[in-house]
Amino acid sequence: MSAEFDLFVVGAGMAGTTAANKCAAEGWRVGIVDALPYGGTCALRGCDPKKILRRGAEVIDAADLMRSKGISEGRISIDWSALMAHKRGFTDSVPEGIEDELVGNGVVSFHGSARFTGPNRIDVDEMQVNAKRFLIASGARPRSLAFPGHEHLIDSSDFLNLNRLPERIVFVGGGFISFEFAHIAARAGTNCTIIDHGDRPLKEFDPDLVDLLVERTKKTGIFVQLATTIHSVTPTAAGLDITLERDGQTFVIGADLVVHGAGRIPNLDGLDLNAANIASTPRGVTVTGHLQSTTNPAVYAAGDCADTPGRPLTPVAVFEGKVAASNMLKATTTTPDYTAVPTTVFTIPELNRVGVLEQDARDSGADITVRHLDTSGWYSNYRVGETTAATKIIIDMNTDTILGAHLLGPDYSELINILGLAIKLGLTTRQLKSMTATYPSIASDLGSML
Ligand SMILES: Cc1cc2nc3c(=O)[nH]c(=O)nc-3n(C[C@H](O)[C@H](O)[C@H](O)COP(=O)(O)OP(=O)(O)OC[C@H]3O[C@@H](n4cnc5c(N)ncnc54)[C@H](O)[C@@H]3O)c2cc1C
Ligand SMILES: NC(=O)c1ccc[n+]([C@@H]2O[C@H](COP(=O)([O-])OP(=O)(O)OC[C@H]3O[C@@H](n4cnc5c(N)ncnc54)[C@H](O)[C@@H]3O)[C@@H](O)[C@H]2O)c1
Repeated sequence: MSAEFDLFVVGAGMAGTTAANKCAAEGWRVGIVDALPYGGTCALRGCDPKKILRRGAEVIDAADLMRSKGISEGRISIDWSALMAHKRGFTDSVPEGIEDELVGNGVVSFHGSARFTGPNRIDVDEMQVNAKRFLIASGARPRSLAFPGHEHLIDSSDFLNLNRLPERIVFVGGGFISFEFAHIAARAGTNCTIIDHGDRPLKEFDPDLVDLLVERTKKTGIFVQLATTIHSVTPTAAGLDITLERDGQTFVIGADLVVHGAGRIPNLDGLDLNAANIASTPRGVTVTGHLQSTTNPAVYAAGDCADTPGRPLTPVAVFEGKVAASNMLKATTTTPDYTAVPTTVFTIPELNRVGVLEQDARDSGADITVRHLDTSGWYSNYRVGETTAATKIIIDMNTDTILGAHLLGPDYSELINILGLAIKLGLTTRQLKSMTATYPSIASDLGSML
């Protein structure tokens, strides 16, 4: 069997579906394939299910913070299987909804694994597909780990599908996934340990705020072990033994589950890029600024699998998918605008960043002032009983514009979006302070943060 398309998309996640729908709307004959149910990582195995499970943890934490402030001592608890059912109430209908929308827009949908067999040809299992253009939007997968026993680890997708939480979980890696998941599992009563081989966790974030978050994480009952090497994971009668080394000392801790949070890499396995002369590196498909393969002009790439300046985040996958589609449709060479993409670690409280780190601004020689504030005693945090909150905003002294903003506190992920917009539009702090916010709200704190 064979099929012909103007565009064939590999991956029905955020980047792929955005591009497929856009090109189909312009009358192109578009095909799309996914080896897994339609929807991709964000909707099925990432952002969305994660934040539904986090809601349970938020409720527990909110009640804990209000003990002796009007909320009674009796403990409430998470019913994990009911919380999972709440998650599935959202995720179960995603694949059909996404596929129906694509098909409704005229996109031809396929299920199976795609593999290039020539510069303009891809095979989906037994089906041969010829197309004028291809978009690779195949996402990312957990990085392979080398220590003996790594095969006993579960990954983030497995965690988000656990029917029950065990007593003890070890998270390998001190990044987004481990911190977010440990903050959820700890509120559900699990004993959590995060292990990172580096001196610092969450390296992309402001170190002063990360230190505060680590303290808050420990107070929540989560162990954070840094500068610690994992030697092996060994099954035992009681679960798993993790052999660790720190400061030259070897020791063993036990766990019921070990979760991979040690980084993700572009998922290009099995695509046989060589067959289509598509250059790639471990950072992803090698593309020009306008997302076209540097070696095969018929091919574009977007999202987590593409080697671009964008971080592996959902909003980046979406706008890269849009720009790639637009460039293919109009034969233009527009470059995506990566300015001021905000990012949040959904711990409780949450850690946010947009723009530059303080150290990078100092190293660049920019004339800056840094507004670094402990906001834990402010009304909005007092109200909810949160005792860990801080902000750091880096301002260019010459232009009065914001270069970077770093926020740790309840609901500050809403505020980081306003600061991102301010950076993108080049608003001065004076202009930002002129905003009238509803009161009392998190946004009404912004003027004082500046
Ligand atoms: C646990 C977790 C939580 C996250 N939370 C957030 C968050 O809160 N906010 C945020 O911004 N980002 C978050 N992310 C990152 C975000 O999910 C990704 O950046 C985003 O989903 C990438 O979209 P994509 O379209 O590039 O790839 P994906 O959504 O991963 O889609 C790629 C698709 O391609 C398919 N595929 C791959 N190879 C083939 C092949 N050969 N043949 C057929 N199909 C193939 C895959 O099955 C997959 O469905 C999270 C990630 C994880 C893992
Ligand atoms: N809220 C969000 O936006 C969100 C949430 C989850 C994931 N994500 C995306 O997914 C990507 C992957 O997340 P992640 O948490 O897996 O990776 P990460 O890159 O955030 O962190 C990985 C950590 O693991 C450590 N590490 C690597 N190998 C190790 C080893 N052998 N032993 C101990 N520590 C080790 C690294 O030092 C690093 O600190 C992120 O970069 C992010 O883009 C985003």
